[in-house]
Amino acid sequence: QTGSANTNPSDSADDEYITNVSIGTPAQVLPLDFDTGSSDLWVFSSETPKSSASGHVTYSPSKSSTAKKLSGASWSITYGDHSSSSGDVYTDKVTVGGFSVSSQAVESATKVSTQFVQDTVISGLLGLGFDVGNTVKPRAQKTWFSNAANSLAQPLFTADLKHQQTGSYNFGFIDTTLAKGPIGYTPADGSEGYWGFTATGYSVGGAKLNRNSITGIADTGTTLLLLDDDVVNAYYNNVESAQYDDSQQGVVFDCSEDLPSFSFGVGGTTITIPGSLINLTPVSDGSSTCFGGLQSSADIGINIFGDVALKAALVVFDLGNERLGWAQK
Ligand SMILES: CSC[C@H](NC(=O)[C@H](Cc1ccccc1)OC(=O)N1CCC(N)CC1)C(=O)N[C@@H](CC1CCCCC1)[C@@H](O)COc1ccncc1
Repeated sequence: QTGSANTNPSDSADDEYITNVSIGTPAQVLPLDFDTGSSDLWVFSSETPKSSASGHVTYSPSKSSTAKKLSGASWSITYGDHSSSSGDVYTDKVTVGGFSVSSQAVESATKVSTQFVQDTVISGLLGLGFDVGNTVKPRAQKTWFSNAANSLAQPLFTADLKHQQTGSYNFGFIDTTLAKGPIGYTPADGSEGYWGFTATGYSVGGAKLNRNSITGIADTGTTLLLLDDDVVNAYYNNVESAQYDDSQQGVVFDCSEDLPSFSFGVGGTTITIPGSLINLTPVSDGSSTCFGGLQSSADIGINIFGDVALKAALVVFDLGNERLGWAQK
């Protein structure tokens, strides 16, 4: 068995990727942000304060004949951007891309932080990280993919995110036609709940890869490519108008600049992010100053290959073999 779901960028800056998920009987369809950087499936619900839920699609367990309260269970999560949410837990049928898990922990939000209130394009997150990262207490719950893995043709999923186009999350199979190059595999470290891996080196503008390894995580829920300051500086030294903008909290440059590509080695292959994907978006509508898709990871303390990097590749999240596969697109 397999599943295949389309995913779409939330706005002109590809800030988030939205995938529709069916929950309950009859199906309640919610737009969720699939996040390999976390391990909770949580939703805006009938239990979310009305003022916070305004503008969001919500899940009502009372309207689902297959919903069951997981008594005594609660959850609470804080993300890298300091956004947060918390609440109680139901189990219900959850279908993604035609594949159903009959009893999935659906975490209902009784509290959401301001960022989520304002982010009306999503009604919650579907975590695709390792189960060890789940926040439900007293007993941690499994992710949708973890519950599905044993019934899928293969215990893996792929992410094919695109710039301003529809992409896909495929479950249980690899559609190699989505890639131009071979898939390079490297071990994945799930001990922290993330999909951790090590890139063997990097280069700017098509130069030969150096041997400076980069350890980080493959994270569909993070917009940017966040790396060490020395790598970020090595890149922007090639961008004449680049400067750090305090108000933007990042490096900005003239939108008219022709940005160099950024490449990294992984699993014996090289992934090259074209400069166009790093020229992310004007700092505000109509501005000729653009915000960089590559920024420093210093504040976070972990390197994150977010959507800017993932858009250049077909990425295989292979739970069965505890490995990550990257193929140039
Ligand atoms: C490097 S962790 C920062 C990262 N959140 C982002 O990437 C947000 C995503 C967003 C949110 C709302 C609107 C638009 C974009 O976007 C930005 O932060 N930016 C994009 C826009 C840009 N102008 C400024 C920078 C993050 O917490 N991800 C988590 C999932 C995320 C939570 C917020 C809702 C969307 C999903 C997750 O995978 C990683 O959790 C952790 C990482 C490291 N330790 C702890 C947690």
